[in-house]
Amino acid sequence: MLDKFRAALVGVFYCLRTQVNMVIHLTAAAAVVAAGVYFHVRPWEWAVLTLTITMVIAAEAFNTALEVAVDLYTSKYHPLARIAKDVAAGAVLMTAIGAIIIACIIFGPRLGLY
Ligand SMILES: Nc1ncnc2c1ncn2[C@@H]1O[C@H](COP(=O)(O)OP(=O)(O)OP(=O)(O)O)[C@@H](O)[C@H]1O
Repeated sequence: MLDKFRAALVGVFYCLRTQVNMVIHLTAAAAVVAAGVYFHVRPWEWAVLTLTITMVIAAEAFNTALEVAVDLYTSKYHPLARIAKDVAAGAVLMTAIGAIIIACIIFGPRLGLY
């Protein structure tokens, strides 16, 4: 059990070491948490923000896993490898767009945006 937990942590640190995007997502998440504290967001808003942050980070981790698996399969150009990686990257993009929309909904009025 402890071994599985350790292996999962190794995976997390692999993402942090190798993926610039993961560092960007975590920096954005830290900024959102700081804004949440500053604006005293409500408990249900914390729940939405937590889910959103987790979703983006998990999508980036799955994207990394897929990239590694594709690279294991082939280092040569292959149209299906391109599609697999592009779709995984697209999934991260969709979660990031969703996160921006949620940030606008929660922080927009507090920033006087609408
Ligand atoms: N074996 C391959 N065959 C065809 N196209 C590929 C292959 N490997 C990568 N690509 C193309 O290059 C792009 C970048 O792939 P790469 O493995 O460098 O990911 P990355 O730049 O680390 O992506 P991310 O920023 O999402 O981590 C892919 O989205 C894909 O379009």
